[in-house]
Amino acid sequence: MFSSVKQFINALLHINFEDEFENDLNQKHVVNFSYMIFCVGCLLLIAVFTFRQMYSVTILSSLSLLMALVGLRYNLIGHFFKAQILMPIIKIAQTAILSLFYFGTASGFHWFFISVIAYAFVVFRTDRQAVKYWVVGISLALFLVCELTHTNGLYLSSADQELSIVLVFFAVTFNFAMVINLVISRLKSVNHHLRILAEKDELTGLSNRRKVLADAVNIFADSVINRESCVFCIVDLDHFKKINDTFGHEAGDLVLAKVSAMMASVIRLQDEIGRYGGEEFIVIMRSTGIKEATEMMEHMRQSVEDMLIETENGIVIPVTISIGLAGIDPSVSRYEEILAQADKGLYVAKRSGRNRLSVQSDYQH
Ligand SMILES: Nc1nc2c(ncn2[C@@H]2O[C@H](COP(=O)(O)OP(=O)(O)OP(=O)(O)O)[C@@H](O)[C@H]2O)c(=O)[nH]1
Repeated sequence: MFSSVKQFINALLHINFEDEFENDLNQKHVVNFSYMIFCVGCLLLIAVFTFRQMYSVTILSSLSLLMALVGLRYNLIGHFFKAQILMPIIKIAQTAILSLFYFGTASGFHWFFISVIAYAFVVFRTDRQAVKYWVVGISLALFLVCELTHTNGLYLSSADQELSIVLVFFAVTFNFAMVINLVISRLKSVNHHLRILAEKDELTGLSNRRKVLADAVNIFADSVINRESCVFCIVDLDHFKKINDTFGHEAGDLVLAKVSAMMASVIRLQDEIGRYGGEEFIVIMRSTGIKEATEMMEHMRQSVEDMLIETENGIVIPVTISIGLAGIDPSVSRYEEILAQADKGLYVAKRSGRNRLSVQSDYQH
């Protein structure tokens, strides 16, 4: 129940925001949220004061609601600055009129000026400093006026004013909690996105060197601790320089992307693959013996050999790979030693004519 409400609110906050990682999305969400919460507040005021037959509050709240809907629409259609600036204008006007004339300063309603100040600090960043200080200055001045003067409201008795203080306290606290929650959850998603970017190779979409080597350290450590077998492979495209020289660098990139996609599609979920450098890749197979790994890598080699990679001009580029494999050994204490063995295997595979596999286990005991 709670999660579906959260999902609904999230969907509302994200309306029309397609680029998840735009710089100023945080502000747009806060603006969207502020309008929505403001509309709910206006609807409550309209309901309560219509019921109490205090129609001037109803009219004021209806006008505020109407303007808030205009602001919300500005935010949705991309007129962000208009949307940003309209919000504090409506809220300052409404809070001032309600506090000073209708509810009385003892109602505590003027504490909503503090949420306007918080809004200004979140929404107006460095490029809108002047607007920010105007909004903060006016809100602060009006807040102080309300704090220092004692006007009796037209509509609220002192009992009503006491109730109003409690309601305003909860509303302002809720406002702050939601905005903080909103900003934190967005920071989390941006962090996650940045981490993925930092670990991904742009051309092939595979893990980059840093990520695959970090995986190598972890998988090696897990395998040693759990006394499980594990195989490291280095894969290298054959005569790739010739492909570049013959078909052009762009065609070379296409081959790298296509071969990477093929290799990623033939490994299992538990395996890791990443681009080690230029046309070299690492495959790490946890909980796998050398026999099973050899069969899988032979399948990968065959799949790449069978590929039909066609350039824009319809020319088919033949491509093959050579693979060096090495399994974990009880005498090995560092993953680099297994990688060095796999590299040795690759060298042997290349020297023996390419488009083949070579297993190495020549560890120094
Ligand atoms: N198109 C393209 N080429 C790249 C990229 N990274 C490295 N290369 C090229 O890959 C080629 C690698 O050539 P070599 O190391 O001589 O290896 P090879 O031609 O594959 O020969 P063998 O490995 O011995 O079969 C170089 O010409 C690099 O310029 C890339 O991202 N895109």
